[in-house]
Amino acid sequence: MNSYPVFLQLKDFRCLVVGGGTVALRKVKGLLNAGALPQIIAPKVNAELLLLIEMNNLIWVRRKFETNDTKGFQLIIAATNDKETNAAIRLEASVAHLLVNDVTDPEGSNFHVPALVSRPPLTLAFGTSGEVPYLSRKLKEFFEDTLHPELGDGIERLKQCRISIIERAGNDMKLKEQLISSELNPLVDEFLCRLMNDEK
Ligand SMILES: C[C@@]1(CC(=O)O)C2=NC(=C\c3[nH]c(c(CCC(=O)O)c3CC(=O)O)Cc3[nH]c(c(CC(=O)O)c3CCC(=O)O)/C=C3\N/C(=C\2)[C@@H](CCC(=O)O)[C@]3(C)CC(=O)O)/[C@H]1CCC(=O)O
Ligand SMILES: NC(=O)c1ccc[n+]([C@@H]2O[C@H](COP(=O)([O-])OP(=O)(O)OC[C@H]3O[C@@H](n4cnc5c(N)ncnc54)[C@H](O)[C@@H]3O)[C@@H](O)[C@H]2O)c1
Repeated sequence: MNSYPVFLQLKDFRCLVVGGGTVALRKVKGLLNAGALPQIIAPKVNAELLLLIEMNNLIWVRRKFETNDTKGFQLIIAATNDKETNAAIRLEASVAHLLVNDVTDPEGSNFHVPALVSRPPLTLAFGTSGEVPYLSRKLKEFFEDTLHPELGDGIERLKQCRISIIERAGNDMKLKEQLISSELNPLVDEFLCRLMNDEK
């Protein structure tokens, strides 16, 4: 089924990651990067995740998942290496209509995590509807290598131009369209010319 891609703003969102291995680590990193403070439930976590937990003062509940652990959370990631546990987490979360990602069951999840290329504030996200995650990763690596490393810096000029157009045009949509075409569009063209990293 087609998905509905969104960029979630997760500040103050209550997020839970169950599991403490490589995959859980990747998801915790992503959540932290988006401003969330995920709680972790796992009997063991790997060394890099432990470091992240300590550095960010995250809550780590050091035991296996138990019934009702998803209560009070809004977004759940089931990232254990035990499919049955992941399925139990998914079921509990689904009954409560929570956002849930089971890293071992794309079809049972109601969201998938894409592979990202970040040139703040610009983000490229790759997903294959859970069908070939390896391709998502390779696309990320390709664009990470291809896109100019400081591409995002040029966006500030575009943003200022947009603000100025909105201020001057007010509710005059015709004027807004004219200003976009005469002022914003040339800057966007310039931005697009700078897209590739030609310095290699
Ligand atoms: C993009 C990325 C983001 C991230 O995880 O942050 C991500 N997987 C990544 C890599 C990756 N994952 C796997 C491999 C090994 C090769 C292979 O098996 O194909 C590699 C490649 C590698 O690591 O090199 C195995 C795998 N993945 C899933 C299953 C379960 C299944 O398919 O049943 C299995 C089999 C597990 C098993 O064998 O037991 C499921 C999911 N993986 C997703 C995301 C979601 C769909 C994304 C999409 O639509 O494309 C989804 C549905 C759920 C989710 O996790 O959100 C991340 C790139 C990280 C980066 O940025 O570098
Ligand atoms: N979605 C993806 O991107 C992706 C990618 C690769 C692998 N996988 C799959 O994801 C799963 C996790 O992979 P990993 O490399 O992180 O595994 P891992 O073996 O490194 O870590 C598993 C973690 O789950 C914890 N755990 C086990 N049972 C638990 C329970 N009942 N309650 C709470 N925590 C529990 C363990 O303590 C450990 O911390 C595997 O099944 C793997 O095949 C998914």
